[in-house]
Formats: sequence, structure tokens, C-alpha cells
Amino acid sequence: MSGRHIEPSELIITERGTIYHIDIAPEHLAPTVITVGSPDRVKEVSKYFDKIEHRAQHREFITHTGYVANRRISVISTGIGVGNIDIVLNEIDALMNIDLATRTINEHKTSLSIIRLGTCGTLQADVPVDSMIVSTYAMGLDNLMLFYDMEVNAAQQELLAAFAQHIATTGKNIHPYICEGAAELRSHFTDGYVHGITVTCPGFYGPQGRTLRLQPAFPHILDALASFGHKGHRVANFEMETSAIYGMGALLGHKCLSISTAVANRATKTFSADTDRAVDNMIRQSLQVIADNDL
Ligand SMILES: O=P(O)(O)O[C@H]1O[C@H](CO)[C@@H](O)[C@H]1O
Ligand SMILES: O=c1cc[nH]c(=O)[nH]1
Repeated sequence: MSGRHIEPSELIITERGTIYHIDIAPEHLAPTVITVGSPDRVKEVSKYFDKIEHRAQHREFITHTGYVANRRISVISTGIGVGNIDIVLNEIDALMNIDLATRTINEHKTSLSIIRLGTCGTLQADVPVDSMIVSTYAMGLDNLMLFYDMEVNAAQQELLAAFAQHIATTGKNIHPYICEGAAELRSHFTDGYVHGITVTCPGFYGPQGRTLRLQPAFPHILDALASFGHKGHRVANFEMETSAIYGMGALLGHKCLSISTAVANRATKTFSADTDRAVDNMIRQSLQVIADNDL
């Protein structure tokens, strides 16, 4: 595969040597990448950097690259949804592992640490709003990973089979895919963090069981998901990007972890009184763990 020439319609490089959507060049990307959904959150992360050496913005993709102590870190906003994750993961991987001049894949691959700092809704009454949730597995209700050649390992197959059995009792069919975060990264985020399965949805309203004017096809989706558990892992939360980050990251050889602040609790029907403060708490604590452990 390494010698294959990737055509200009497939890998799009600007005249300034930057990649099409995220508009940065290879030298602007650090080996540790924090992704956030909201573009406004990028500066909330980089304000804790000791130094910022590069800033870029194109569409919803804002990048700041700098240092926390000696650790070089990029923070990039992905916007909402797995479609944007397809763009950001492919483009940051290309910057690291494709020679943009020759348009060929590098012989030697670089593995990135990719850590999402997002927001989510929790499904469990005993996980209060403002909690920080680490995604052990991601259960994808989206269809992005159907477009990549992905093998399912034995543990994932077992989890999927247990879920199929569980969901059959509700009389509805859901066929998710399952991807796992990097256990090596996960092991550092323990004190103050709740661990659980994250359900990644292709929408914020209907797919997450919210009813405004449209009637849901699956009215009991919250209970059906919240009551699923397997080998000590239970469903903790809903959000909209983690399945794609875990799925693509694993295929590309990167270490990925998703951490989210619960802004909503769907079981107790509550919403955070101060989301900015809660998200800031996650950012500060997680940057400290990244810097202390050189992740
Ligand atoms: O706050 P972010 O990181 O965007 O994450 C969550 O918030 C958005 C929905 O409000 C979705 O992107 C969801 O995953
Ligand atoms: O309930 C929520 C809150 C944040 N993000 C989501 O996707 N869902």
C-alpha cells in the first residue's frame, strides 16, 4: 500500500500546503490531540497552555497547538456528529502518516494520542449532572463504520450478542456496532471519573429519545439502553462522536479516549446549573492527567 499515489481528488492539499478542511500543515499538529465538539471550547482548553505556537480556523474546525509544560498538544474542534469525525480523523492521520509532497503513505507510521473532551447526557440516575464520564466502549447507533473494513474481535462480538438478546426483549431492533477506547489511556483517568459504555447517536433529539413535536419510533429507548449491562460495563451516556473516534482511531493505529461532562441527566430529567464551570473542571483535571503522565 505504501507506494500507492493518492490522487488530488482524494487527498486535497491547498496551495499553502495545508489539508482541505482543517487547514493545517503537518508541522502544525502535535502527537497529542484533544478534540472538542464546540469551536468555542478550543480557547477554553488552550488558555491553560503555557505557550500557543499556532492558531488556525476553517469552517467549524479551529486548531490551537502549543505546550503544557514540555508536552506538545493540539486542540481541534470537530463540530457535531460522526460525519465531521470522518473528516478530522482522516485529515490528522494524513498529516502524520502521508507524505503530502509525494502523495504516498509513509513507511513508518506515527501513532497519535487522541482524547475527546466533550459533553453528554447521562442515562443513569446515580450519575449526576456535572459528572465526568470516560467511555470504555462506544456503541454506535450511527452508520459511519459500515463504510470501513472493520473486524469485530471476540470481546466485541460477545458484547453485541448480549445487547441483541437484551434489546429483543423490548420488541424493537437496534443493530449497533461496538468499538473500544485505548485501555492504556483509560487507566490514567480514574479518580473523579465514572467509566461506562457510551452510546453514540446520529442525532440529539429522536435518536436520544427526546420528544418535542415529532413522535418517537422507539419511545422506551432510554430504559432499554440504561438497563443494559455486560461484564461490569453498563451504558452510561449519550453523545454524538465517540463511536467514530474509537472505530477510525483503532483502524488507523491511534490511541483514543473519550471523556465527557454530563450536562443532562435523562433519568432524573435535570440539566447542569453551570455547564461552563463543569466543562472547565473536566478540562483542567484532564489536562493535568495528560501532562503528569505524558500521554
Ligand atoms: O459538546 P460536544 O463536544 O459537541 O459534544 C456533545 O454536544 C453536542 C450536542 O449538543 C454533540 O456534539 C455531542 O456529542
Ligand atoms: O444530552 C446530551 C447532552 C449533550 N450532548 C448530547 O449529545 N446529548
